[in-house]
Order: sequence, then structure tokens, then C-alpha cells
Amino acid sequence: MQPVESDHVTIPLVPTGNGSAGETKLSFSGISYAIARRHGPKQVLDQLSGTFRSGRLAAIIGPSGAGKTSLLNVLGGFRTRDVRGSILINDRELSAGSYRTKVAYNTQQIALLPNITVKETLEFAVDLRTRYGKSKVRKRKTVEDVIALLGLDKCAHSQVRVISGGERKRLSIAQELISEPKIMLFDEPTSGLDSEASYQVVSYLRELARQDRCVVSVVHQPSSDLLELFDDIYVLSSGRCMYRGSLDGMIPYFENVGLVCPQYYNRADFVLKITSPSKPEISKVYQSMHQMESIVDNIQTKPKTKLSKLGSQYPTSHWHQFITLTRRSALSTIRNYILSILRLGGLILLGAMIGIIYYDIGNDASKIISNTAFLCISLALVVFINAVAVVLSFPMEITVLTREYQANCYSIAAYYFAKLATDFVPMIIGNACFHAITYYMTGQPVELDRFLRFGAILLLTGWFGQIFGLFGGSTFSIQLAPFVVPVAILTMVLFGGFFIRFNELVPFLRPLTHLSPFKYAFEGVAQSIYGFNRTDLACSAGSDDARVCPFQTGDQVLAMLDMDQADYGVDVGGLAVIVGVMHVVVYVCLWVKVR
Ligand SMILES: Nc1ncnc2c1ncn2[C@@H]1O[C@H](COP(=O)(O)OP(=O)(O)OP(=O)(O)O)[C@@H](O)[C@H]1O
Repeated sequence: MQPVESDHVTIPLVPTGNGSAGETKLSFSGISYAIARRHGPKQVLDQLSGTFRSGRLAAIIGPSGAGKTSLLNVLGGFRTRDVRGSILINDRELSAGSYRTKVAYNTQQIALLPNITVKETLEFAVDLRTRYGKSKVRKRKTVEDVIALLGLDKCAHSQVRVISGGERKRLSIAQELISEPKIMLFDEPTSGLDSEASYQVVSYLRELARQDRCVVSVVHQPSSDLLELFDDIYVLSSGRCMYRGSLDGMIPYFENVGLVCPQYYNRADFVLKITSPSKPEISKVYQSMHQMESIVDNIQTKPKTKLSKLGSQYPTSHWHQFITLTRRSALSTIRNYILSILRLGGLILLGAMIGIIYYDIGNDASKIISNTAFLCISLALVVFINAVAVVLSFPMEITVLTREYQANCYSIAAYYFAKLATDFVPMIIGNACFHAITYYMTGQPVELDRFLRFGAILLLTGWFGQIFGLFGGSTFSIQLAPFVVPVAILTMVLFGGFFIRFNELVPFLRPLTHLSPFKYAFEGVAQSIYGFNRTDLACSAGSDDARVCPFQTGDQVLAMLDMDQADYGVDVGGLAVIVGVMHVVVYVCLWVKVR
């Protein structure tokens, strides 16, 4: 395995498919992709064939909607459903896992965690994307080499959220380089960049190609200067290939079919103009393309094979993935000051506020309604804070998860458990602070067992809030989740037994109470405070008059709440079951979302 030298950096290369470090070739033939629609299928890609070779930088160009991204999705292995045709690397059809190690696909959407630095991003990428057996020294060297190659030295220690658009693009390319792929696909790496930055990015791609990689990029309306950087061009229009071959051969080819590019005209603009679906020239070009197939076709067609669904041969073990993702997630969470403050500070502040509002009412028989309101509002706040903290951060993370999962870096289970583990610690700390403050300030019975029973219910409730936030974040869009999650929580609170007693609900709604975590939580905290042989409450109104203090024993309060038959153990069990089921639901939602 020979390293390939560039001007100033050395990037070691992985062996090619046949074990030699020779030319790498990505060939595809008969690629068709149709989308089923109610009014008939839409042919997005139509019998596409071609070959991209290492050492050469290739561009895919074409009018908007031509199918450029779709083709790249197919070649990158991101789209396999409804696709026909064959893809070969060095004339061999590879197993799914092997394919993924050789092909890196940089999608248009940049998915990076904002609160970790450029260098850390690459270090985590090395840990997740390189196979076992690579020493720490080699990993560090790989990161340093990639940083140097893509000119990221100046921003290496800056957090991703502050770096420029061009640097983000280059960082996202750098991440793909970590696994030392032989074939790299880029979808519009210059979108959103000014001409200078675009030129810089494409120059880097050219550099990568010159390092014996096969590099293919979709480019949208490239300037003349930018186009010059490419060696080969693949022109698409309405899902069909209009030209494939060298850049220099493109204009003569169109001249051959009677389409002459005016002098001093940008070649890319000319090609986009004549391949626009609304232009009559397009059918002429397409017919000609078929007649001249033998001239430009350099495909070695193989028997058609079905594109297999990509498998899951991860570079590292599940345990290693879990540890690395937990470290990354913890770092990202700690650096997300606003969310940390909202979560921890918010619960402490709200605890103090609740403590002041309901100050010392816990043992007062004349303030039982207020005390039960305190119990209910505490549960609702704990769920809200924990859910909202996750809803706000998760949609950003899910783009990173989707991209890294599709790039076969790790399993969904590893990510999921790492996420749960990272979020669990701030949840416990925040809940414990809230509990201690409110329990003490509101004057609840100073008995350790009651304190712990109440705390256990609050912990499960906070846990529910966290998993419900994950459910909202993984199921709904970022616009919808912050609306749907609080509304759903409020609805569940309604069925908790405080705002309406269970026996007063209309009969057909009563079964719904069993689905509300607040039913179990409210019953549980009410049992903790008023059950377990609670000593009689004092009547601060100074009178034992039943009109001022109608309920002075714990049992009377529970009977008033229609909870005298409730069982603390059942409530803890009910909450635990709901939390458990929600974990399974969220896992399935994540699985569906990222696939
Ligand atoms: N999932 C889908 N459902 C319906 N239509 C789709 C889907 N995916 C792609 N298409 C359609 O297929 C065509 C090709 O889409 P694609 O995104 O590949 O084009 P493109 O050449 O990359 O376009 P652009 O340059 O505008 O990004 C478009 O007409 C698009 O609307």
C-alpha cells in the first residue's frame, strides 16, 4: 500500500478493490430510477451509463431537475429503492459494506455539530470512521494531514458555529477524507459560496483527484474559470445523458450535431441552454448521443445485477461507537451553554419561584388545594423543561445522525444509547435540585422516605419528559415540534386527575387516563405526600372548624382526590412502562427517519 504524494501533504490510501494501488474506476450501466405517483411513474433517471476514473476530476452538470442529485444518491449508495442497473468498482460488484468504505458521498446539506471545534470534529470522525488497529499516532497524523490539505489550519481550534461557509464546506469534505476513500462524490460543494471560495473548494477537489482518487462533483452553473478545473463532464437533462467525456471534447461533440457554441461564450452556460427541457435542440442531442454511443462510451457493460441494499459493516465495534458518541455528545451538550442554563438553571429558578409561591403550605390543612396544585404544577414543569431542552437541540443533531448513519459510521442503537446516557446526567441533576428546593420551601413532611418516594416519581416524570422531547424532535419538523410537544403535554396533564377527577370524566374518555403518565405521576406524588400513614395536618386558620379545614388526614385528602384506592407501586410501574414503551417508539421513529 503506497502513499501518494501531493505537493505538501501525504494522505495514505486504502487498497483498491483488487488489492492493488492502481487506477480506480467507478462504472455504472443501465441506471434507471422511477418514482411511483398516483398519475403514473416519473422517470427521474433513464438508462444512465458512464465511468469515472481516478486521477480525474469529473463534473455532473445539467439544468435544474435534470436528476444530478438523484444520480449521485444512487452512486453514493443512499438510494437503492426503485433503482435498476449495476454499479461496479474496478469492474467488480462489491459487497455493500465494502462499497461504503470506498465511496464517500458529501451531500449538499452540511451536517456538523456547532459546538465542537474543527479539530475535534475531525478527531471524532477518525475515531468513528477508521477501522480497528490504527494507532493514536496515526490517527493524529491523519487529522493533521487532512487539516493541512484542506487549509483548515487557521480555524482548527474554532467551534464550527463560528467558522465561515467555505470553511464549513471544506470541513465537511475533510470528514469524508478521514476514511481515506478511493471514490468521492460531492453534491454542489460550491453552493452558497462566492466565486473565490468556490474556486478554492473545486481546486481542493482537483487536488484530491490528483492524489489518485476518483472525484465526481455536481456543479450548478459553473463559471468559465471553475469549469476549467474539471477534466471530465457528464451532462444530464431530464434524467438522460446528453454527453459524457472530456471537457475538451464537449464543445466539438455538440458542434458535430450542429449546435455551435458562440465565441467567448461560457461553455457550461451553452450546454445548460441547449439541454434545457424546453429547448427543441434537446431531442437532437439525445438522438445523436445514442448514434454516437460507441465514440464516447467507455463502459465495460457487465451482466445486470440488482443494486443491493447497503448493509451495516461498521468500521468499529458497537461499544467503541457508544463510547465515542457519548464523549462527543457530552462535549457538545456542555458547550451548549444556553441549553444547559435553560435545563439546569431553569429548573433551579423555577423551583425557587414555586417555593416562594407555595411557601410553607405542605402541612396546612386549609391549603390542601394549593398543595395539590403544587404537586401537579411541579410534574408539568419537570416534563416541560426536560422535553423542550431536547426538542430544541435534537433536530440539529438528527441531520448529523442521518448523514453519519448513511455513511455507515455507526449504528442507530449506539447513537441512541449515547444520546440517552448524555442527556440523563443533566436531567437527574436538574430534577434533584428542583425537588430539593421545592420540597423544602413548600414545607412538605420532613421524612426521608416520603422525600425519596416523591423524588423517584419526579425522576421518572423528568425521564418521560426527555424521551417525549426526543419523540417530538425525531418525528416532527423543527417548525412543528415546539408546538406539538407542549400541546401534547398539556393534554396529558388534563388526564392527570387534578383538573378533573377520574370519576367525573365522561365514561368514554376514562380509558385515556391510563395512557397519561400524569395519572400515575400525580397519584404517585399524592401517595408520597398524603399516603403511608401520614400524621394529621395542622389547620393554620386556628380553628378545627370543618368548613375551614374539611380534610385533616391524609386518607381524607386522597379520598377527596379520588385516589384512596391508588397504589404507589402500581404508579411507579405504570410510569416505568410508559417510559419504556416511549423508548421503543423513539427508537423506531429514529430508525424510520434516518433510512
Ligand atoms: N422523492 C421524490 N419525489 C418526487 N419527485 C422527485 C423525488 N426526488 C426527485 N424528484 C424529481 O426528480 C427530478 C430530479 O431531481 P434531482 O434533485 O435529482 O434534480 P437536480 O438535477 O439535482 O436538480 P437541482 O439542480 O435543481 O438540484 C426533479 O424533477 C425532482 O422533482
